[in-house]
Amino acid sequence: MIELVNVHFSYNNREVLRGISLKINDEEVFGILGPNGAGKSTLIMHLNGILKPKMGKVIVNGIEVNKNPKEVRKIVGIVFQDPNDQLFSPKVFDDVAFGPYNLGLRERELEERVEKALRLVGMEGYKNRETKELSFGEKKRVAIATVLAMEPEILVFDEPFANLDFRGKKMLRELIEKFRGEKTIILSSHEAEYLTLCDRIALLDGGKVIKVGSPEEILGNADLLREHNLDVPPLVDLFSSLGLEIPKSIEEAKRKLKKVLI
Ligand SMILES: Nc1ncnc2c1ncn2[C@@H]1O[C@H](COP(=O)(O)OP(=O)(O)OP(=O)(O)O)[C@@H](O)[C@H]1O
Repeated sequence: MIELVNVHFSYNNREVLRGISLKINDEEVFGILGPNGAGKSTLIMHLNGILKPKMGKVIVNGIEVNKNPKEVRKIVGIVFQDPNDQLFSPKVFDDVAFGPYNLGLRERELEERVEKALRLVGMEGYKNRETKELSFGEKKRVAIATVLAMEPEILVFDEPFANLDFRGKKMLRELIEKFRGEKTIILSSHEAEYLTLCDRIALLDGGKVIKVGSPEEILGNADLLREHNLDVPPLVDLFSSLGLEIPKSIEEAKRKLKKVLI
């Protein structure tokens, strides 16, 4: 379980997290929704100690992050918004192998771990490619693989759908479904439509948690979203105006609509 207790954080004396308290349960798919500048990335960087709260604390599986960031980094894997912040080796293989190598894996075991992670993001066959030659979307997939290769219990994705094409978005949705019920998954986005697959969502704005609730309670509240400069996804708008539960995917939406229409 992740617990944030009254977390405050400032950059150069400008407070951007203003008393965040949140509990994220084990195996939950949890969304952090907020407009640009709300503090999503700043909050995420507190989950494994990259940033330290100026006040308050973050606790992961009972460990206070500040007191043992090394241990927490084995539990929490973060995929950054910009893959260029995550990739630093000349070859794809070395980037993906970096984490598991540091965990002590060698030779065949290490190779298998890298191959498995690349397969999960549909990048098998890229292991000998030069990282700098990849497209942005390809880099994003490799960045996801670098984190998957460490097999963390908690997966955190900062704006994961941005800059991915249809195939990339599909891969990511499938990945989330694969790990649903097995790992805790945290997704941040300023686009509500990507968070329909969450169990619960926290709406963040101005460095504060405005509301935590189900997709129906957060995404289905068009006035709340507009008030915080967020788009109301047309599908969500349609389903909530019909009083129906918000579908987690287009496929689910089609099945539900067929039932209503027949
Ligand atoms: N390194 C930094 N130095 C100073 N200010 C920063 C820094 N990083 C972020 N900020 C400021 O902190 C606030 C929160 O930024 P953050 O990146 O956490 O928001 P976000 O919700 O992730 O936004 P976005 O949707 O645009 O990615 C913003 O006002 C931003 O300008």
